[in-house]
Parts: sequence; structure tokens; C-alpha cells
Amino acid sequence: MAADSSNGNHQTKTKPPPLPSPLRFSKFFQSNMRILITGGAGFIGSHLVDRLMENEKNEIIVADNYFTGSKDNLKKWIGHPRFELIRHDVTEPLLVEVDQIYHLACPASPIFYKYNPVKTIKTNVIGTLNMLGLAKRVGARILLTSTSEVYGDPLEHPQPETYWGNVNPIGVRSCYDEGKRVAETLMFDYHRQHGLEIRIARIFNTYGPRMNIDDGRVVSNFIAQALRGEPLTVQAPGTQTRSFCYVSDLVDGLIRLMEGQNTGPINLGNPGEFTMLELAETVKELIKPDVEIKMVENTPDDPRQRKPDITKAKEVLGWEPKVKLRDDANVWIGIRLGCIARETVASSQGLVSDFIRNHQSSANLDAFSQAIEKKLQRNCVINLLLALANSSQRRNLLQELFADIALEVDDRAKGLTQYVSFAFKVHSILRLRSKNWELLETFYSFPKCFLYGSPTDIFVIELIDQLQKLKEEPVLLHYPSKIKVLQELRMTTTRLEVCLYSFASPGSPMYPARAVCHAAWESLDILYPVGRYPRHLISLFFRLLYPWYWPSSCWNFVVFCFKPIFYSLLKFIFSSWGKLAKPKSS
Ligand SMILES: O=c1ccn([C@@H]2O[C@H](COP(=O)(O)OP(=O)(O)O[C@H]3OC[C@@H](O)[C@H](O)[C@H]3O)[C@@H](O)[C@H]2O)c(=O)[nH]1
Repeated sequence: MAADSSNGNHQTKTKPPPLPSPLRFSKFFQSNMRILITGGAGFIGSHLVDRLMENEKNEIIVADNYFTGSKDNLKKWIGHPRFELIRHDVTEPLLVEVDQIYHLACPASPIFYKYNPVKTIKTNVIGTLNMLGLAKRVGARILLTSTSEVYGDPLEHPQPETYWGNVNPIGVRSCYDEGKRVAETLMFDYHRQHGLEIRIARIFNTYGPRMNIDDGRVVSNFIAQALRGEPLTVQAPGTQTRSFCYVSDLVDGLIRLMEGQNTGPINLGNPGEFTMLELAETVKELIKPDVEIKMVENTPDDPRQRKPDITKAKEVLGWEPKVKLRDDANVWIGIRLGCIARETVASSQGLVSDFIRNHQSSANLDAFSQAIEKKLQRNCVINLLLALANSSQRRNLLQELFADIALEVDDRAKGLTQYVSFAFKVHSILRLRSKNWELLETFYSFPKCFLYGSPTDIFVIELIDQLQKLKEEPVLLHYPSKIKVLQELRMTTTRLEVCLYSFASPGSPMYPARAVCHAAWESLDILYPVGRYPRHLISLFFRLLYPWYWPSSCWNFVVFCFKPIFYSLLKFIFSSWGKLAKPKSS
């Protein structure tokens, strides 16, 4: 048995760590934490970006060469003042001032990492060396995302971090598993030799939104095949096992590891173990019960079993996964249908199944929203929402759902009305079905709200964006007609109000048709009644330009002015009464 020190438990330090930036210790100016994420445009990286951007104290720099990642995964952050995206290959040095480095960059799917094995090993070795050099230079803490593949075809089951693995050093997978093993070695050598603050996560199989539909991994493969009506290709013998972790759980683990005090390596994965045949059966049952399951030849060195021992993660990070594959497969399939369909339609390979063509194509948004509405009515999604353990999972689900629908809208002017009505339908259904407001309220704190720094939500922002961009009369009329729901749901924001003013104000650059102007005024009346809102004077000024609003405006204004006088009078009377009633003390 190896000594503990070789497993990262008691590392010896020969040098003190390099000092972090002086700004960290400045007394009067607390700078934001600047975080570099290599591979941040990929599947896991982009989810990590989303989570870290939720903290307003973080500035994120993403470096990605887009080999497997995509700008699309980050499009909601592009242009954000706390976010920067750089096209960069980690095999080249990178000079940036950062406090933390999440080093994720490397193709992770077997078909991609085997595609150019020399490049894969360069990414793991030279890429990690470059990032360690950077961490050393700027005194940053660095986290490496290693992999369960360092255990190779494991002879110990489940795999604890102390297991040294059973890896073929000259096999077709070695570029990745040996590459990651060297990367781990480099991390520990820099830690011992230069005192660098390091963290190592060994990631087990992960799945979730934004997985590339064609990345060849088993979950995305089976779902895509089922959607296309093709046989599910189980690689022989089908009894090999994997344990699948949902991406939100994984990201949570990564952040805990970075923030914690343990260097790792720490296994991050879900111990729920499935054979590939079981997984195929699950996908078949959920998506297309009549699809065939076909046994195909396997690739060399495929591990026969894999399941993380997460005792260490539980002990040192207080972490364990919350989402179960079986429950979540429902959710995942539900929410990803739109994206998968979009990608499939975009690739126009003639593989689009009838299901997708009828319900998911961008030309048929209405059918799509009806289909989802039916789903909601059948209690399918709502039950899953209620079943989800925590608010961030619910939030992610809804966010994905609506983002997909929003993105489906090609003919935006036409589609938006449908999108809006769909969004409201969903809200109404949720409102009716949900017994507690608390549940509903969790839906409204979408991360995108940080873009605007107020507790608003993605619907309002999306809708405002569209209103401002499109300025189409039907949209402008449709939206205000539904606006009362926003008030009921407490979803009003200053930005919305400003937007409505821009349509209501005469002489504004977007001077609208009279009907739109009326609709905007009515909405403003509902949401921000004159007199009660601090900008009542501006409102009154504009309203006075419209004679037909004079009676209500003046009345509201008088009420507004009279109210505080009346209340202070009452207060005065009561306080004087109280003083008189009190017996005088000596
Ligand atoms: O179509 C398919 C694809 C894959 N499989 C099987 O499904 C299992 C899982 O294969 P995947 O390609 O999804 O993933 P692997 O477990 O081989 O590699 C994974 O390991 C952990 C991560 O760190 C790696 O990045 C990831 O690729 C394998 O046994 C494979 O033979 C099928 O049966 N059919």
C-alpha cells in the first residue's frame, strides 16, 4: 500500500506559495476575484461560468480554442462587463492577471480525444505546464479537472482516490488517461517544489444540457439515436458500467473544491451505477419505446466498470450529488429536446424525425409551445419541478426550457407573441398548481438578472429586449395586454418601466402608433400607479400632454400629495394623544 503522502493527503512543501496580487490585501479597495477558466466554452466549463458569474464579486476570463467548445454556450455572457472570452489554445503560454485558474481545457469525449492523440497529450502536458507557469507567476490557486480515466480499467471497485489505477500506457486511450496522469504529476510537483496552491478533481462521467449532440458519449448518443428513430448502439458486451453525474452537481463540487483547503485529488461523480444496457432501456422507454437496441463492437481498452467512491468528497467538501440519473433523465430529455432538435435541424442531415419536425422546428413554435403546454398540463414537467431537490435545479430547468424556446424563434417578430403567450401560460399554470409562493419565487432569480444588477428575471429582460429591438406593433400590443400577470407575480422592474415610458412618451425616438402609446400608458398605470411611484412627476408631465388622461392624472396626483399630509397629521394626533394619556412621572 502506498504511503499517504503519495495520495495528496500530507504534502510536503519546500517553498512558501507565491504571493497573490497586492490588490487582494488592499485596505480600501477590495477588487473582484478574477478567475480564468480554460475550456470555459465547453460543456462543463460553460456551466461553471454560469455559476461563477452569479457571484457579482467574480470577474471571469474564458480561454478556449473552440475545438469542442462553442461560443454559443456562453452567448448570454458575451458583452458583460465582468466577462471576457479569449480564443486561445492552452498549448501556447497565456499572460493574464488572475487569482484563480480552473484548468478544464482538453477534449473529453473519447472520439474527440482520440481524433488527434498527439494534440490531446500536448494539451494535457504542455497546456497544464503553461497554466502552472501562469499560476506560479501571478500567485493564483489552480484547479485541474482530471478524470476517472486515470483509474484505467479498474481492478478495485468502486474506485477510491488511493487506487493507483490500471492503465494501458500505449493504448488508444493513453493520450487522455496518461496525459491526465502526467498533468496530476505536474500539479503535485509544482505544489511541492514551488508551493503552488493546487486542487485536483477526478471527474466521472457527466451529462446534462449543452452536451454536444454528436460528441459520441453514451448519454447524448442514445438520446440522439432515439430521437432520430435509429437503433441504440450498445457497445459489447453491454454489461460494462458507468455512473452518471448531472452537470449542476459536478459544478457545485468543483467550486467547493476550489474554495476548500484540500488539494485533492478528489473524486467527483455520482455513485449511481448503470450497465450500458440498462441505460439504453431507460432512454428507449422515455423517448421512443419502439426503437431497437443494437449490439455493436466496442473500442479497445474500454473500462469494464466505473463507480466513484465519494467518501473523501463527502468528508472534506461536504459534497454529494443530488440529482439521480433516472429522475433527471426525464428532466434532461424534456429540456434538451429543443436544443437537440435545433442542432439537428441546423445540421440538416435529413435525419430529423417526425417528432422533431412536427413539434420542434423553428417554423413551428406554436406547435412546440402547445406540446410543452400539454406536457405541463399532464403534470409531467411540473411534477419533476416539484420533485427537484433544490431551487437552483428548478431554476436551471426553467431557464433551459425558456432559453430553448426563445432561441427557437427565428422569425422573431412573429414568434415573439407566441413566446410571450407561452411564457405567460406556463406562469399561469405554475401559479395555479403551485401551492406555495416560495417555490414560484425561486424561478425568478435567473442568473441573467446579474446583467442588470436587480432582482428581476429572465422573462422580463428577454421581453424588454425584444420590445426594444422589434418595436413591432402586434408585439407591443400583445405584451402590455398580458402585463397584469407580471404585477401579480411581482415581476416589475425599473427597466421595464423605462421601456414602457419610451413607448408612451410623445416625441421619443420610437414614437409609436397611438394604440401602442395607449397600451403602454395603461400598463404603466397598472404597474406603477401615478403618485405612488417616485417618478410620478415625470409621469404626470407626460400624461398632461394627453388631455384624455388629465382627470385620472390630476386626481392621482392630488391623492398622492394629500396622502402624506393626512398621514403625518394622523401620526401627530396619535402621538399627542399618547402623551396626554400618559400620567406624568415625577
Ligand atoms: O454509442 C455508444 C457510446 C458508448 N457506449 C459505451 O458507453 C460507455 C461510456 O462511454 P462514453 O464514451 O460515454 O464515456 P467513457 O466512460 O468511455 O469516457 C468518459 O470517461 C470519463 C470522462 O472523464 C471522459 O471524459 C469521458 O469521455 C462505454 O462503455 C462505451 O463502450 C455505448 O455502449 N454506445
